[in-house]
Amino acid sequence: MVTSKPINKFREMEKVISLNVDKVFSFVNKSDIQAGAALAKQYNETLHKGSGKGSDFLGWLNLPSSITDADLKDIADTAQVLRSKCEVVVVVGIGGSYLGAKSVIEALSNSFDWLQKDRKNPVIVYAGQNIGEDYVSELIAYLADKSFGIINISKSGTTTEPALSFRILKGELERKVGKEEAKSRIVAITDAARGALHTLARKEGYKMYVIPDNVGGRFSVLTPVGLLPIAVAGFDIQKLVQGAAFMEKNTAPDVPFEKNLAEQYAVTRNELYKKGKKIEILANFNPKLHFFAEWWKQLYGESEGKENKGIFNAAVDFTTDLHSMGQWIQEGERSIFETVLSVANPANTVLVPKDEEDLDGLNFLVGKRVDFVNKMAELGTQLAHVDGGVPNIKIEIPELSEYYLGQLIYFFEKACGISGYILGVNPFDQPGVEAYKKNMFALLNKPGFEKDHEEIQKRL
Ligand SMILES: O=P(O)(O)OC[C@H]1O[C@H](O)[C@H](O)[C@@H](O)[C@@H]1O
Repeated sequence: MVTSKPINKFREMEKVISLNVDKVFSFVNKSDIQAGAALAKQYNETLHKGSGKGSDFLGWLNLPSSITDADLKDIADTAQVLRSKCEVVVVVGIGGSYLGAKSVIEALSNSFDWLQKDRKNPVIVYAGQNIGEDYVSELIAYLADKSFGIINISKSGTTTEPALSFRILKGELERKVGKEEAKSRIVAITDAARGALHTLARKEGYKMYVIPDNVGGRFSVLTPVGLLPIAVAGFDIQKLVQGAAFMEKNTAPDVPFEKNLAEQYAVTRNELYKKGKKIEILANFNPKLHFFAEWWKQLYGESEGKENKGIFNAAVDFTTDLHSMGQWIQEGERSIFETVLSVANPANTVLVPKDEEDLDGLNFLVGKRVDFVNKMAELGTQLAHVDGGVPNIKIEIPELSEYYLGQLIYFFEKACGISGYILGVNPFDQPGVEAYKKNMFALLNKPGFEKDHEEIQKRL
């Protein structure tokens, strides 16, 4: 028999995400991790004192505890305006200006969200995260008979991809509903004082939210950058912030290393890196976490990949990718370690049904939950990969809810700051991403790049 019913809700505030590093000890000495503990503590303190590299970008550290009820209410009110007017809301942004929102929305949404009829919440779609002409053309076609609005997000306000998409979508919206109505369906989230988006939003009179100067894009999910789209999608941003605030408190420097998950994760991955494990693969066994891994990849990749150093961040969806990358992970070059994101309790129950003929041979599972099979796949994979020379870190989330995602977000952010300092880099800048932009502007002959244009032409 197949059933699908919500499981008993436990009192979520009593639970906490967990970290288990037992399966790295055949690859790194416990004593090395213990030795690293003091360093992690020191760098955690450095973060809080603001005495390390990139210290003008530490606004994210106290975001959860400093967001006020009034801030949250203002965001919820704006979300309500968009929810009441729009069947579809387009979130325009790239990198840190869309990944946080998308990661949370995908983790909490029905897997077939966009196919649901009688919707309570607008459909959220994304733009400005690529320059695909077909993508934007097909988006315009999709929006043609929908009432839609736009949240335009750019910290710098000058990023080409979202600016281009916004210009096109703004035109479509104005043509459809008129300039005045369009203004009430567009929200801008950008820098406090600079940037083209700021100027445009002021001139047009869009509702505007400011991304604090001291919060970098990839650390901005707990500002309106993430919170507004998440609220528009119908999720509880107060719980998300509460979860993050819990983790803010529980990863503070005064929390001993033995209980401080951020310090433990930061040390463990750096010890593995020193042992030649140059690639960290974030593996989930729940497809809803695919975009959480995308957010994580930017967080760690942009924070640590510099000065010719840094772990390469990769991600896989299991068991899907066990049937593609599983071979490489099991037997390829031994330069990897795996961090598994495991969800303890799915929201629904489906039991394996009985089949009289049993031609597929699955009757031995009758009455078992599908999640039981998934958990055995997870355990079997963990053991196989450790046997194959892949150290394993496990992070368990009690369930996919706003509260635990809030915990997880802050945990990864805090660990990232500490980890970057252990590695010896400034985790809060991203000088390398300018190189492609400079070439693109030179190739496009953007005003101000005339000389570069001439130079780059010679190389073609
Ligand atoms: O929010 P924006 O200023 O538009 O930036 C969007 C993204 O693009 C930049 O190139 C940076 O590498 C990212 O850190 C940033 O999140």
